[in-house]
Amino acid sequence: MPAPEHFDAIVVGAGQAGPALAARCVKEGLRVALVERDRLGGTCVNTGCFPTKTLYASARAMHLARRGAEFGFACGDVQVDMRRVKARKDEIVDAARTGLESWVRGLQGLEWITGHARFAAPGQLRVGERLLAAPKIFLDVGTRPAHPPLPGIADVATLDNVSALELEEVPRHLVIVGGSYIGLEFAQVLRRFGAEVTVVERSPRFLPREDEDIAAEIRAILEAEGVRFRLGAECMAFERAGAGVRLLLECQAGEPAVEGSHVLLAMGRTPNTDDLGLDAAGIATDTRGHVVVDDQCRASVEGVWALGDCNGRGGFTHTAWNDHEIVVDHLFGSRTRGLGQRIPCYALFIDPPLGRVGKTEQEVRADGTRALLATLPMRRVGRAKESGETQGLMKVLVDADSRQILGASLLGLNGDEVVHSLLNAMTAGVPCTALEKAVPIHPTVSELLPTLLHGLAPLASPAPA
Ligand SMILES: Cc1cc2nc3c(=O)[nH]c(=O)nc-3n(C[C@H](O)[C@H](O)[C@H](O)COP(=O)(O)OP(=O)(O)OC[C@H]3O[C@@H](n4cnc5c(N)ncnc54)[C@H](O)[C@@H]3O)c2cc1C
Ligand SMILES: NC(=O)c1ccc[n+]([C@@H]2O[C@H](COP(=O)([O-])OP(=O)(O)OC[C@H]3O[C@@H](n4cnc5c(N)ncnc54)[C@H](O)[C@@H]3O)[C@@H](O)[C@H]2O)c1
Repeated sequence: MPAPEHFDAIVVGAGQAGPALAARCVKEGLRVALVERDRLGGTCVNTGCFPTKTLYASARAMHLARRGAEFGFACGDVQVDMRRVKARKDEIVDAARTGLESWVRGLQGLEWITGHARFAAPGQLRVGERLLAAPKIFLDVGTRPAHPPLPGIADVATLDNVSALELEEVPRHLVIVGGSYIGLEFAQVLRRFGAEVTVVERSPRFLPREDEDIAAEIRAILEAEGVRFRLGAECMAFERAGAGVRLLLECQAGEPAVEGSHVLLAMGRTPNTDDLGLDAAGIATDTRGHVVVDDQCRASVEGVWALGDCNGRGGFTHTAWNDHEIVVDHLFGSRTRGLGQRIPCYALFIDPPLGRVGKTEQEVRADGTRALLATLPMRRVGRAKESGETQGLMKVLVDADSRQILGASLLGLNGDEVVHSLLNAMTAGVPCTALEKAVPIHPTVSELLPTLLHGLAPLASPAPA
């Protein structure tokens, strides 16, 4: 066993929380080791947000070009060139990672160590031949695509969010297992690139976390583009089928198998905690392998924190970033911030996107809160009509007594941006009546938020069938 090398802090994982936290620690005078086994930037930069949103942009541009006649131009048959799509993606991702690398290299007091870290004992991590020790250890190890051990899975070629980003040809028929964020974002993009796409989802209810009206509209948007769904169909096994793949399904209705040229697994995420040697340090995890943390991201052992996706409290880049802010606040700041203060928000980046904040209608109903509800179809929004993008609806819920905004689902043109007006009002704690006094810019989607709020009416009880 080599002698331990002592640092003031060790950060494991250079995803979304790790580098920023390491940078703050060195700014405060700490000597820090930042250990990353793969590429700086983690999932978001390399295999998540950045690359998928560049593909989204290519797919959206093609989609609009195909609608050229509606906008008054002709550009012939629009065909994807996947190599160029991928090259554009690689250029943007590489630039983001290179920028991060040069920033990290320039941080005085930080040593960037490439390798896999694993606990050897409490307060000590082994990285290759080295043994690192520190009184503060921050875990930002993220998640990876789940590859459940289903029969036949090892005998067929499967894609996941990492390998699908390397495609240089469009699959003839892509079968996607899992109809959640990853599945739906890839489904629309690959469909727009020209693939046949079938999504297999075991839940009989499409997007069960979202309200039924929102989920139904998303399904209609994707089906209108030719994405096919097999709901209530659990993928149980895989077989080779010629050059392609056959999935054997457990389902109440429809064919018990589906075949495609390629299969993409979007069946959830597995925390990267199983190869961290957590037992050697006595660090508790939950049944899914997430590190158990308190409101300040502290793990069950003194001197260890877990941030980002590996603590199971977020699942997004912005929540990982917020975890770092909370930890920084507790180490060097006012010690007033906590996970419990976070207002849930996210976007589902299909086109048009869904911007979500706070509670859904189904959650408000389950709480029994006396609430007001308003909805507005995007076809009544001037800017959406002018843009020829009238799919979707906006929906907001407000507390009937305090008029505080409880939540919103904005599915439609710029819904991922417009939702921030409501997030900001919720964060500031102002009632929705404050927004009604604003004079928004014309013509924008946001200018319809006061109109939406004017339509608030008591939430019908029970929910209409
Ligand atoms: C396809 C896809 C699209 C997404 N799109 C969005 C989006 O649009 N918006 C959004 O908010 N979120 C999105 N996400 C989620 C987002 O990418 C994650 O929430 C975010 O990256 C989490 O950051 P993190 O720091 O927790 O972990 P990660 O970014 O996963 O970083 C963890 C790092 O730890 C390293 N590591 C792991 N174990 C060890 C070890 N033992 N030793 C050394 N290093 C280790 C890994 O190599 C990795 O670099 C997407 C995810 C996917 C998969
Ligand atoms: N827009 C965004 O912010 C964004 C985009 C992509 C990914 N992400 C991140 O990635 C995570 C989502 O990853 P995901 O979509 O892989 O996971 P998920 O857990 O959200 O969904 C997995 C889906 O697969 C289905 N499934 C699982 N096993 C199945 C089987 N055998 N047969 C049929 N269906 C099956 C589940 O019912 C579920 O709907 C999010 O929690 C988020 O952290 C975020």
